[in-house]
Amino acid sequence: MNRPRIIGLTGSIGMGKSTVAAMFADEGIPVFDADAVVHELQKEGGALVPEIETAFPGTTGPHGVDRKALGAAVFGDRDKLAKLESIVHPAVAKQRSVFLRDHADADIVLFDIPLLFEKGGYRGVDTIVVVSSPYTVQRKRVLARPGMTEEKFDHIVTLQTNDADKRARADFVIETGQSLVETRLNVHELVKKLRAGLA
Ligand SMILES: CC(C)(COP(=O)(O)OP(=O)(O)OC[C@H]1O[C@@H](n2cnc3c(N)ncnc32)[C@H](O)[C@@H]1O)[C@@H](O)C(=O)NCCC(=O)NCCS
Ligand SMILES: Nc1ncnc2c1ncn2[C@@H]1O[C@H](COP(=O)(O)OP(=O)(O)OP(=O)(O)O)[C@@H](O)[C@H]1O
Repeated sequence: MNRPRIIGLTGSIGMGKSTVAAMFADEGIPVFDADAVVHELQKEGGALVPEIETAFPGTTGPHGVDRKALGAAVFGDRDKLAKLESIVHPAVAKQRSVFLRDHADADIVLFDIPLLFEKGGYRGVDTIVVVSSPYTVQRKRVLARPGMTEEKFDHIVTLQTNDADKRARADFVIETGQSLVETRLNVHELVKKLRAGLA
């Protein structure tokens, strides 16, 4: 049975995954956004809220998971982070299967997976695209986010496969240290190649 070619999109914190995934969507490619699914599962009434409250008491409330509180509980404690991942990742995998079934007729689909290398998701995709910018650009972008600190940024970087490894393992690298216009053009060219079977 034919199935879509699966592109796995990844990149380290703040490298521009969400931005570039939206560019692929603009090219007409269905996008599975792992992060958005996590948000959905954690929001008010979300399927994982009770289990997260049991594992991390006090981190949920009337509006679902308080991500700031949960982040403070797990970033910095590898066991707790692993516990949270064991709750969240199987639920995300289930949603990914549903997405694939719903888009069985597409020629290409894209999975936006922040932890593609770290959690083995690369094995389930056909082509790997990594978004990457110089470290100084990445750091500046992330530190501009509300609530982000140098300490938190440095810690999250240590939890993730480093950028050089990601680039080395990529089939294609989309540079995001340049202007959004240039990046969009590069995405357009890549999609053209993929659709023509040239890549
Ligand atoms: C701990 C949570 C609530 C914090 O949420 P918050 O909105 O404050 O931060 P955000 O999700 O934007 O993450 C900040 C950065 O940390 C990275 N990050 C998140 N979870 C992890 C993880 N398990 N391992 C490494 N990096 C991670 C993100 O990719 C991002 O670059 C949230 O990150 C979460 O539920 N994480 C566990 C699920 C997960 O692994 N998500 C990422 C892949 S789907
Ligand atoms: N050429 C570019 N390509 C991508 N993003 C860019 C570019 N230039 C500037 N940016 C900005 O950089 C930021 C990248 O954030 P984005 O949320 O896309 O990253 P992310 O990799 O999904 O982050 P996280 O891992 O933390 O979820 C956005 O604010 C985006 O507008």
